[in-house]
Amino acid sequence: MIELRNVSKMYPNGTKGLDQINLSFAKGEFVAIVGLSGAGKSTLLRSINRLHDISEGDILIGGSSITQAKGKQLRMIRRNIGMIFQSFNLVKRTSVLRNVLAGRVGYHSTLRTILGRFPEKDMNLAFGALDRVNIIEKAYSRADELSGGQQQRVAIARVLAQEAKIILADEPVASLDPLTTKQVMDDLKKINQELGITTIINLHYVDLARQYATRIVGLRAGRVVFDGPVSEATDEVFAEIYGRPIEKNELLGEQAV
Ligand SMILES: Nc1ncnc2c1ncn2[C@@H]1O[C@H](COP(=O)(O)OP(=O)(O)OP(=O)(O)O)[C@@H](O)[C@H]1O
Repeated sequence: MIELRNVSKMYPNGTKGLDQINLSFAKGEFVAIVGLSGAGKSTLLRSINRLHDISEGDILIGGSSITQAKGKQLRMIRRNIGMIFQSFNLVKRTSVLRNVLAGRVGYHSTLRTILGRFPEKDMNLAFGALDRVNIIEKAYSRADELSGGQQQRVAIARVLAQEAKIILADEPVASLDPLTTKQVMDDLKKINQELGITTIINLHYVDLARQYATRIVGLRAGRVVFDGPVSEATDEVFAEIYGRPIEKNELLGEQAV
């Protein structure tokens, strides 16, 4: 469903973010991308939905090239891809419900969105999404009144309301404490299993990657240096990906609760 063919990304200052990446992700997979800071994890995720343009190669989503797509076709492809960020990216001063409804904007004219008129179907989707992540009672709270974990659940609900087929999550738990981290990861896993949403997630913690993902892709200096099932991602493999043994701060289990 997602295919990267010989993808390279050179930043304008000459830094190579990605170097000849070939990867494919099947529908319903839950894949963790791991690697040192600067290895290219964010660049990879942002290239998949074309927040970054790539310099070489092609990226296909459901058989259509997002690299070549323009205008309406690009919007149609992007509609299927939900993004989750470390910093939640909510509109803080507005309600949780409005934030979730923002997931529907790709389906409507700009005017309708500005006027804030959403059809009943959208309202149902938004409430259904909030229910699925267990924060329906917060629908009318202001987004910035919620805890970090709750805000990340709003971001997940927004992706659900969007009816995304793919979730790209860039360090989604990096700002959260260990307990909340587990709750958010459980939500992502549940959605993946119940709805079959293909999930690709950048993770700092090695033990989380092992616990939640079914497949691990290791990046180093913009290249894929490991791609395999979790069962093969041993400590030795991680040491190879990182170029050194795993450190305590890379294990969530080692962090004080
Ligand atoms: N806008 C940019 N301009 C120039 N170089 C960049 C830019 N963004 C990223 N890079 C460089 O590209 C490489 C890959 O960065 P990227 O952010 O994708 O890594 P990462 O694995 O996500 O790291 P982190 O975990 O720190 O976010 C790094 O060398 C980084 O310095």
